[in-house]
Amino acid sequence: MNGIAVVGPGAIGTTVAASLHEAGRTPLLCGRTPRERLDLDTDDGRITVPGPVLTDPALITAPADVVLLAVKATQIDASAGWLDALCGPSTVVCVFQNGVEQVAMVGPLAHGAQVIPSVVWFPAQRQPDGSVWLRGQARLTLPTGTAADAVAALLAGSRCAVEQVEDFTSQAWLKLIQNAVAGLMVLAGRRAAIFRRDDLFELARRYAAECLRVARAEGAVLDDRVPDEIAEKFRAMPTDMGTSILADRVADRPLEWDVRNGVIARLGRAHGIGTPISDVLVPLLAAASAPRA
Ligand SMILES: NC(=O)C1=CN([C@@H]2O[C@H](COP(=O)(O)OP(=O)(O)OC[C@H]3O[C@@H](n4cnc5c(N)ncnc54)[C@H](OP(=O)(O)O)[C@@H]3O)[C@@H](O)[C@H]2O)C=CC1
Ligand SMILES: CC(C)(CO)C(=O)C(=O)O
Repeated sequence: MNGIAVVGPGAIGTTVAASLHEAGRTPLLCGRTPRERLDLDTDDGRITVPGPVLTDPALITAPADVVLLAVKATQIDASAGWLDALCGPSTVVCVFQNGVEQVAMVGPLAHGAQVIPSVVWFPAQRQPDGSVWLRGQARLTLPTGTAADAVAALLAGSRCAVEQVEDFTSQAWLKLIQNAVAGLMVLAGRRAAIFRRDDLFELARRYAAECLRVARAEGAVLDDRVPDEIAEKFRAMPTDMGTSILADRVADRPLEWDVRNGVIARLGRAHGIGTPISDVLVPLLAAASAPRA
C-alpha cells in the first residue's frame, strides 16, 4: 500500500497536501506538471511540502489507502491513469471538487474503490510562481460513513478543519449555489467588486433563487433566506477576491461551466422547473470555455 496520494496538486490539492504534511502525514504527490515541491502561503507563514510531484502513473506499484482527488472536473478523464494505478477495492477516493456530481463522474473510473464527495469551502489561489495562497480558513464538509471517517481521521488535528454531516446533500447544494453565482464574475471578467453594484447584486440574488428551486427539487433542505445571504456574502467579499473559474477564464483554460452552472439548467429541465437566468448564462459560459478562434 502507498498510504495517501494527492492527485491534482493545484490550489486545493496543495492546501490539503500542506495540511497533511504539517500534521506529519506527507502524501504522495501525483500531478501533470513536474515540481520539486509544493509551497502554500498561509496567514502564519509558508508550508513547503517535499516532492517531487510525480507525473507518470507507471511509477505507482501498489494501490493507495486514500486518494484525494483535486483535479478540476474538466480534468477527471485525463487523470484516469492515476486512478487506474492508485485504486483497489479497499481504496477510499475523496473528491475535492465543486459540484454535486462528483461520485457519478469519478465512480466509474475508480475500479471498485469507495468514492466519497466533499464540499470545499475555502478559497485558495494559485500564484504566478506556482505557489498557492490560502485565502481563508481551510474547511471541508464530508458525509457520514466509514469511508468519510477515514478521510476525516487523516486530516484530524491539521489546519484543514473537517465536519461530517448527515444531510450532505443540503450542504453540497448550498455550496453549488455559491459557485453558480460566482460564475457571474467570469461573464463580467472581474472579481468580487462587481457585487457592490446594485444591479449585479440583484442579479446574483435572483439567480441564487433560481438555483434554490432546483436544489429543493433535488432534495436539499435550505432556508428561504439563502439567496439573500449568498448575495450579501459576495457583496461583503474583499473586492479582489476571485473564484477558481475566473482564474481559469483569465488563463484561457477550459471552464467547469457544466458542473457549476449547466447543472442547474439540466436538473431544472428534468424537474420541469424553468431556469430563465441559466438559459442565458450557461451558453455564454460554455462559449467562453471554447478555445479562441
Ligand atoms: N481554488 C479554489 O479556491 C477552490 C476550488 N474548488 C474546486 O476544487 C477543484 C480543484 O480546483 P483548483 O485546486 O482551484 O484547481 P487547480 O487548477 O489549481 O488544480 C488542479 C491541479 O490538477 C492538476 N492536473 C490537471 N490534469 C491532471 C492530470 N491529468 N493528472 C494529475 N493532475 C492533473 C493541475 O496540474 P497543472 O499544474 O499542470 O495545471 C493542477 O495542479 C475544482 O473542482 C474547483 O472548482 C473548490 C473550492 C475552492
Ligand atoms: C472560492 C470559492 C469558494 C467561491 O466560488 C470557490 O469555490 C471557487 O473558487 O471555486
